Amino acid sequence: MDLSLSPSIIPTPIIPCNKSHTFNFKLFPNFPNSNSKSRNFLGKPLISRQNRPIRIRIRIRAQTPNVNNDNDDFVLEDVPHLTNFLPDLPSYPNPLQNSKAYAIVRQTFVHPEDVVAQKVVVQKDSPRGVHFRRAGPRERVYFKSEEVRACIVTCGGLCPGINTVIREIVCGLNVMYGVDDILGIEGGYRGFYSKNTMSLTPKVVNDIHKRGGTFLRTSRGGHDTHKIVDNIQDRGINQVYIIGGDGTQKGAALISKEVEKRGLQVAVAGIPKTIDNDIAVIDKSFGFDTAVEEAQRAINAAHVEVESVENGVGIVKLMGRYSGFIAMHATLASRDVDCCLIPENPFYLEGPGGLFEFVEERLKENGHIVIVLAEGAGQEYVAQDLHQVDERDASGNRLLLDVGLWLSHKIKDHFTNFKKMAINMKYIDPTYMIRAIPSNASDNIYCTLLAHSAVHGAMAGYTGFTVGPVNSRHAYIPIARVTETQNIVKLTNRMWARLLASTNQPSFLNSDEGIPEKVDQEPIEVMNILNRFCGCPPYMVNLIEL
Ligand SMILES: Nc1ncnc2c1ncn2[C@@H]1O[C@H](COP(=O)(O)OP(=O)(O)OP(=O)(O)O)[C@@H](O)[C@H]1O
Ligand SMILES: O=P(O)(O)OC[C@H]1O[C@](O)(CO)[C@@H](O)[C@@H]1O
Ligand SMILES: [Mg+2]
Repeated sequence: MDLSLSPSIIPTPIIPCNKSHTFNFKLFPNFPNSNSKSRNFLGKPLISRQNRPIRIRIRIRAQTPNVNNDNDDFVLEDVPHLTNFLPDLPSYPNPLQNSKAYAIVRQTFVHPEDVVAQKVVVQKDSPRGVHFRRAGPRERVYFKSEEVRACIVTCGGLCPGINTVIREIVCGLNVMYGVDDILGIEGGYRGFYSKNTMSLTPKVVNDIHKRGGTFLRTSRGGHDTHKIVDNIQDRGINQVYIIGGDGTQKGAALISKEVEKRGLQVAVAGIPKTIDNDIAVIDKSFGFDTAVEEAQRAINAAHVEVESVENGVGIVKLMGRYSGFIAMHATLASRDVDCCLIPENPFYLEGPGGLFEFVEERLKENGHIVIVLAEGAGQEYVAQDLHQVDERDASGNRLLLDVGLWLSHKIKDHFTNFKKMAINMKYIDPTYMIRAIPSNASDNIYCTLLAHSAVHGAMAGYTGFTVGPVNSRHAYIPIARVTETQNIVKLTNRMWARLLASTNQPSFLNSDEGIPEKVDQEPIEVMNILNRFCGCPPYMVNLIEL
C-alpha cells in the first residue's frame, strides 16, 4: 500500500474495510531537535530517544466476512445467523405476538430490512456507508421457549449496571419469551469448567440491580475455548450471554466460532461492558455516566479541600487505562478542574508550557488548583522514574503504576525544594469507588435495553454479535468490529477543544511543531494502533513503511 509521508505528521492511510492488509512499519519518535525547549516528564530534553526506531508489524483483518454490498455504496456489516451453518433449522412464531404488554404497540417486530447507519452526519453526495442490523424482536424465532437453556457469564473488571443487565436478561427471557431455564456461570470464563452453575429466576435476581458489582462474580484470565464449548455442550446450553469488555468480547468471538465449527445450535450474544468507555462503534458503554457522576464527588471534595487552605493542590486520579474519557467528561461536568491529564495527551512537568509552570500560575491567581488525572497517563515516565518492570494481570493487561502518587510527589518536591514555596497537597484516589456502585437511573434504562436487545437477537437465531447503540439506535454488531480497535479520546475532535477552552490548561503540544494537521476520523485504524503502540498521539511519530 502506498503511504504518503510528511515530515512530522503521520499519514492517514485509507484502508478498505473489507480487505486484509499487513504493514511493516519503522517508527521514529518525532522528538524535536536539541534546540527544542520541550522536556519529558523528568525534565530532560526530548532528544535522548531520537534515532531509536521501533519496528512493528500491523495486521489489519477484514472487518467482517458478512459484508453485503449489492447496492453500490450501501454496506451492511451483518452478523452471523444460526441458519448460516444449520440451514434446516425450523423457525416458530415469536411468542411476543401474544404479549399483553406489546398488544397495542404499532410495530411489535423490527422490519427485517431495518438497519442503523454508522454515520449520520453526511453531505448530499456522501456514500451511504456502513450499516448494522437494527436490534429488536423478529417475527420468527429459532428456539422453542421450553427448549431454551440459557446461561449468563460476566468477565473482566467491574462496572455499574452489570447486575441490571443480568436481571433484565433473566426477566426478559422469562417474561417476554416464557423461558425458565437460565443458568448463572460463576466467576467469569473459568467458571464454565471449574464451578457449579446457579439457577437464575426472576425471583432470584429481583433486587440485584440495586447493588454494585456482579451477582455472578467475575475474573480475568482463564479463557479456554475448547473447555468452555465442551461445557456448553455437556450442559445442553443453547443460548450464551456474555457480559464483558474488549477481552471478553474476543473470547466470545472464539466461542461463537467453535460453536459453528461443531455445528451446534447455540446462539452467542455479547453485551459490551467497560468503565473506560473505550469500546469501538457503540455510542457509550453502560455504567460510564454513573462513574462520571460519582467522580464529581471526589472532584468536589478535592476542590473544597484546596480552596480552604493556602496554596492547595488537589489531585484526583480516575480510571482510564488507555483512554481518558472518564477524566475528560468528569472535568467537563465539574468546572472546578484546572487541568485534566489523559493518556492520549502526553504532558511534561518542567520548562515553558509545562505543568509546574501552570500550577504556579494558578496558585498565584486563585490560591489553589485541582488536577484530574486518568490512571493511564504518563505510565512510561513513572516506570522509568521508579525503575519498574512491565507487569501484567491474568488476562495480559498491563498493570498500572500509581501516577497520582508519583505526580503528587513531583509537584511537592518541585515547590518545596526548588521554588521554596509551601504547598498543601491533597491526593484523592477514588478509582475503585466510581465503578463499585449501582448504576444510576439512566444507566439502568440503558442496561435494560441492552439486555432485551441481546435476548431478542439470540431468540431470533443471530449469533456472534454484540449489542449496542449506534447513533442512539440499538444494533447487532459483528463482534470483530468492536474488538479490532479501542476508542480513545481524539485530541483533534471538538470535545477535547471544549475541555481546553473550559480549563484553559496548557495543551502540552510542542510549540515548534504547532497544531497537528487536522486528520480525518474515518481511516483511523492504523493511527489507533500506532497510538496505542507508541503510547503517544499519532502525530508525534514519523512513519516509514519498510
Ligand atoms: N484475546 C483473547 N482471546 C480470548 N479470551 C480473552 C482474550 N482477551 C481476554 N480474554 C478473556 O476475557 C476475559 C476478560 O478479559 P479482560 O480481563 O481483558 O477484561 P475485559 O473484558 O477487557 O474487561 P475490562 O474492560 O474490565 O478490562 C478473561 O477471562 C480473559 O481470559
Ligand atoms: O479490576 P482490576 O483488575 O484492578 O483492573 C482495573 C482496570 O480495569 C478497568 O476498570 C477496566 O475495566 C480499568 O479502568 C482499570 O485500569
Ligand atoms: Mg479490556
